[in-house]
Amino acid sequence: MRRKLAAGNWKMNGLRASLKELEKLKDEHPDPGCDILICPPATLLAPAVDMCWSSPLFVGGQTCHHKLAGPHTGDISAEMLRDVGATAVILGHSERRADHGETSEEVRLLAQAAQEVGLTTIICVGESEFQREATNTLDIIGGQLSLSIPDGSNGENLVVAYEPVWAIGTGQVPTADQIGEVHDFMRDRLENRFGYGVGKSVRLLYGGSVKASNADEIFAISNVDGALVGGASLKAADFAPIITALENA
Ligand SMILES: O=C[C@H](O)COP(=O)(O)O
Repeated sequence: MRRKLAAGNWKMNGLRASLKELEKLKDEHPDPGCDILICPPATLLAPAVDMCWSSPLFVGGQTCHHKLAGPHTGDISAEMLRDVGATAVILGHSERRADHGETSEEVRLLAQAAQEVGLTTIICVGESEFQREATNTLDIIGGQLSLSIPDGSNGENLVVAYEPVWAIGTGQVPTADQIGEVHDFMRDRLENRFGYGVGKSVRLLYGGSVKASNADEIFAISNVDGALVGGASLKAADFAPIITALENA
């Protein structure tokens, strides 16, 4: 049985004052029926970990470098994330792929580095609007899955997030059939590559304009084990009802 996961990606948002949202989330969900992960910007990782210590909230990073240490100004290694108390890291988000030219092959190297130090890797895949219109969504997703996910992945160290690029921050959400088609396809691919048991154990998240108002419908779709939430994870008042919807799904 896969434990559901509500993950919040704060992206490049949040100052120290924003950490009060974590206190509110802890108050709202003292004993959650799903995992809750918050991925704040790197500047807030240490205080967020301190604040979430011995609470049900987990803290994660938004990317990492593939090397353990060295002359890479501005970068953060997976070991540093682990050392500060993060338990997970988002990798290959479409904004990283677009802004920093990350390829799927590079994402796999980052994921290997993160898995080696014991982090759970949330690997993001998703098609652009152009690719969807050209009706090759499953080819794109299949290619990203094959190239981005390292061998040796399993239900403990891998989570996959399906995030159609055209749905991120736009308010546009795919239909339930569209989400279901991709999630079923991803499940098949994982089972084929890693074997039925392992493939079945990997959690699959949907991400892209998830809100309290559409969460029930999204969480009812087969093979949707949770969400990777951007904008609606910044305020506890918006994120808490999404978590509740997941608990009730
Ligand atoms: O990582 C989160 C996703 O990019 C979704 O962002 P959004 O919920 O603001 O659309």
